[in-house]
Amino acid sequence: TRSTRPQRLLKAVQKRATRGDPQSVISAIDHFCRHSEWAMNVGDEKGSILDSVVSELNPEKVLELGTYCGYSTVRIARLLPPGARLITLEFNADYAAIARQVISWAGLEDKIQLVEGASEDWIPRMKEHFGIETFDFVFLDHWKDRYLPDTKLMEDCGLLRKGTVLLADNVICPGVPDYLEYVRNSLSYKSSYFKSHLEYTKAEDGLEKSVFLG
Ligand SMILES: O=C(NC/C=C/[C@H]1O[C@@H](n2cnc(C(F)(F)F)c2)[C@H](O)[C@@H]1O)c1cc([N+](=O)[O-])cc(O)c1O
Ligand SMILES: [Mg+2]
Repeated sequence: TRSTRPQRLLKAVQKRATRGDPQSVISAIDHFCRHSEWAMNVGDEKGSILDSVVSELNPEKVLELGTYCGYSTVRIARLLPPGARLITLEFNADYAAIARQVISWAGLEDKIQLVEGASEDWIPRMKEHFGIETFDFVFLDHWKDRYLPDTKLMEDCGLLRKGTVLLADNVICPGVPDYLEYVRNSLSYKSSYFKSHLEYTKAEDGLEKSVFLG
């Protein structure tokens, strides 16, 4: 039977990228998505903004919601200091299987823990299951109708501290209006918009950076 797009993306990584070289994995995926098949990775333009936010923050504890093929997982993990940890949640087992191989090809498995399941099941278990007190950085790139409920769930579970940074993808396209309204009007967040473009296209999109004020 016909292969899936994530399978073809992985093949492109294994063909073009060098094992243990995260930058070559990132470049191979961007090349595949520009020249072969579009895929919903954060991409190189928004990815550079993601890089600058992570580099400035130097987070020790990172949560990513929505692994997909592991593109942003690799982007973030390659910048983390030794000893820092990234937990990434993925609901789809097929995507998770591809992401594990992409992460392994980049040689970043020691910094990353990929967890399969639903956010509403795993967010309440972060403390007892992973020994996490609070997260320093959260990247939201999963189902757009889950950004707001999962943010409220992280608040309720005490996983955010004064200064925790939330960075949300796709706040224009496909858009997350309820989430944007919340973080921009809540007294618990200082929010700012980074205008960019939808990955590999000329359409407008952007990232919203929201600092939890406690
Ligand atoms: O729909 C988009 N993204 C949805 C992304 C969804 C991904 O997040 C996973 N997930 C679901 N729940 C969890 C968790 F964490 F809760 F367990 C993880 C899903 O299985 C999927 O791999 C999208 C669409 C466009 N677009 O242009 O249409 C562009 C983009 O950048 C996008 O991110
Ligand atoms: Mg996205």
